[in-house]
Amino acid sequence: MNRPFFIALDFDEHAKRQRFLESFAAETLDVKIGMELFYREGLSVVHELKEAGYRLFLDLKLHDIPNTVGRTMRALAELDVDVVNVHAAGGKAMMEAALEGLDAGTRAGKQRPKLIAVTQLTSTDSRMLAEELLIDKAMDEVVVRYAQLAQESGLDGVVCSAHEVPLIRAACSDRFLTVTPGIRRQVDQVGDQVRVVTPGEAKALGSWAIVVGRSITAAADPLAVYREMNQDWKGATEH
Ligand SMILES: O=C(O)c1cc(=O)[nH]c(=O)n1[C@@H]1O[C@H](COP(=O)(O)O)[C@@H](O)[C@H]1O
Repeated sequence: MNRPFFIALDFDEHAKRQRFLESFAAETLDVKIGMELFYREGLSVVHELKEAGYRLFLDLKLHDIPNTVGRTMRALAELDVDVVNVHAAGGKAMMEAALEGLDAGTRAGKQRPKLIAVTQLTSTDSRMLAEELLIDKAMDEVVVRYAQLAQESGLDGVVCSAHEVPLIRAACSDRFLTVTPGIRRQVDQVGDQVRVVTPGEAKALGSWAIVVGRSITAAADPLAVYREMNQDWKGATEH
């Protein structure tokens, strides 16, 4: 799977989501089904988008006791999506259980979905880390430690900000994947995101994949913005 550009399909209405995808009929898309879409449309949206041939990231960010996460991953494996995720904060035993569940649920002849762990959300800043979560280490240090823990647990990669990708690449194996949301063009509103970069910056920093939502989904001309951002992503030089 090379260098996905996942569009986050965070829509509050089935019709809006359908109209949006219809306007992209000429493009081969990678899409992300997040909590909003999944809790609204359920498994039917996964089946529909899978049958339509999209590369799928099912972003449900599991975070629970190891037994529950393992059994849930076993169920999710049957959906045959490309990427699923957990929160690294659930710890090593939980991540190992997630991987075991995913392995056990993957049907013969199918490829196991890639399993990645959210390190620190891209909406989290240093103040929140220290004052709300009571983590007294620097953001970079926390993210790299969580990435190492994910790697030790056998996971394929992490979700992080592109800012942290060079440090993760130095600390983890070459094959370890970095999926980076918090992507904006210079002209876009940042909104609730904190650790933000452009697609070109993400590529230059070494991100394996980017995740883009509102810059495209809330744009007046989503297709034009997608093409502009994809050009920036594909065209940038990796350092
Ligand atoms: O796991 C994710 O996809 C994720 C992790 C993270 O740290 N930050 C983050 O923004 N995301 C998701 O990426 C998408 C970003 O959307 P926009 O901020 O609209 O581009 C949303 O669907 C988030 O749920």
